[in-house]
Amino acid sequence: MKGKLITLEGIDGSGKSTITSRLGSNPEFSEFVFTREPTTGWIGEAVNRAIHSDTDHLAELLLFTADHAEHISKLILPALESGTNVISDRYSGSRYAYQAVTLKGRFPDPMKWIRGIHEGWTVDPDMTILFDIDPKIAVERCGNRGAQTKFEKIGFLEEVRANYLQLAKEYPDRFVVIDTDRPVDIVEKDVLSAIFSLVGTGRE
Ligand SMILES: Nc1ncnc2c1ncn2[C@@H]1O[C@H](COP(=O)(O)OP(=O)(O)OP(=O)(O)O)[C@@H](O)[C@H]1O
Ligand SMILES: Cc1cn([C@H]2C[C@H](O)[C@@H](COP(=O)(O)O)O2)c(=O)[nH]c1=O
Repeated sequence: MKGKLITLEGIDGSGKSTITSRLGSNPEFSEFVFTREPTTGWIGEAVNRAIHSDTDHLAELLLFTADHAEHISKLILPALESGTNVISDRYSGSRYAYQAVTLKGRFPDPMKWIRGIHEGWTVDPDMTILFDIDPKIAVERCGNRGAQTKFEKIGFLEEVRANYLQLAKEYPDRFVVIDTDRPVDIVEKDVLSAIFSLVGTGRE
């Protein structure tokens, strides 16, 4: 039986890493593979150089997409085919939401164009958990933590959030939208119940 692919998406500071780290130390998830995009491989390192510089936005998208291709062939597909469930902190949804903003004006419909270059080879998630929050609160949280990328600006993240919500509307069967402007324990409870609704629990 194939494993399930669960992706965590949301704007910077929406709380994905906090919840991923809680899931990672939960024994119910000991058999899961945890991963992320950008990856920690050499293409992921190149992506990190791009997002910390004024790299051309199309070049940046193509780097992110190359990282995704490597991620799929080396980790995602082998894990799913061996029956292992995978949780990825960011995945293709990040490109559809973020680069559709950075590439505005470069293509008539940037999100459509970006989705087009993924067609035929990407693996769509079985479930995407969207960490939804007002960018003002997220940026304030990032401020406490220290801004990590050039994307952590309220106006930009408002557009990214709108793109995510558009995707969630388009794929209601796959997206679970969780309000993360609530205490971490409550957010975690909702995330666990979404994941268990897809994969069941080890206790059944
Ligand atoms: N529910 C919450 N309530 C209050 N603070 C939170 C909550 N969740 C996370 N935080 C804090 O907000 C900051 C950003 O959280 P986190 O790093 O988990 O976000 P993220 O979505 O992984 O961000 P990025 O995508 O930029 O890596 C951290 O300082 C974290 O401790
Ligand atoms: C995968 C991916 C990521 N991004 C952006 C989103 C964040 O600002 C950074 C990634 O760093 P983080 O540690 O997850 O905060 O890059 C993007 O614009 N497009 C993508 O495909």
